[in-house]
Amino acid sequence: MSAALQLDRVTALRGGQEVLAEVSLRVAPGETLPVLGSSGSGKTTLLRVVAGLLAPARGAVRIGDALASEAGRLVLAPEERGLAMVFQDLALWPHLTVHGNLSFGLEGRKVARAEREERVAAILSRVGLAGKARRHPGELSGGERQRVAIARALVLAPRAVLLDEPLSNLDVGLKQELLALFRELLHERGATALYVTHDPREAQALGPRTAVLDRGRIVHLGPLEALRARPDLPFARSVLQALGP
Ligand SMILES: Nc1ncnc2c1ncn2[C@@H]1O[C@H](COP(=O)(O)OP(=O)(O)OP(=O)(O)O)[C@@H](O)[C@H]1O
Repeated sequence: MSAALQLDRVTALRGGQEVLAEVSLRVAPGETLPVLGSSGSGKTTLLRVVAGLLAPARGAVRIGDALASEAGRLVLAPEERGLAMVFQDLALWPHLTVHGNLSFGLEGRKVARAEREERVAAILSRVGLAGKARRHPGELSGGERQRVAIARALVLAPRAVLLDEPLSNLDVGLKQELLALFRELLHERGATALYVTHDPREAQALGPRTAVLDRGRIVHLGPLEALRARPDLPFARSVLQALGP
């Protein structure tokens, strides 16, 4: 089966430095692939390359069967990629209601009003916010805003969702609850996702295999548990410590 997202030997530069080096990944349709890495390892850069906000210096990005980026060039502009993003700061539109935040992207895609209303109502009810459609983001709790952010991404039925540490600002209890909700939602909707995190436990909870990024290179692609056999690898120590016995 062809991959939903594919990176072939992608190298990317920031400020003249190589911050992604020869990154190759395939994400299957419906798979959530966690990308784990410490600060500065290149996680956000990887998402920017997939989103089409940055062209790779070398290599290629494919979305489904389409070539999206190649060396030095965006073949598809960001808005032509059919992707949705969830950011750490959520980037909700403060002047729009919850309903407005969700329907805005559907209007842009010329989805008819009746279908728009149906899709927005269905996902709001699924994330437990049916009663809060007329509120503005400033009138919601942090956890409710997170729910709006994932709902806004998924209501578009995107080709893939790119999530950039969406839960890193939350306390532990809320993080667990929302992580379970995100995982279920992505699964139910058959969404393909790249999920960036610096938390090994979060990565482990999201999918059976994780891509570990270290100084711009993929140094492991598989279950994190497999690292128990390689405690000698420098990056493995901190991962194993976080996972516990
Ligand atoms: N606009 C920029 N100009 C110059 N260097 C940059 C720029 N953006 C990122 N970098 C550098 O590229 C490297 C990778 O950054 P990136 O944001 O992808 O890392 P990250 O893994 O997402 O980190 P964090 O977890 O801290 O967000 C870092 O060394 C960073 O300093």
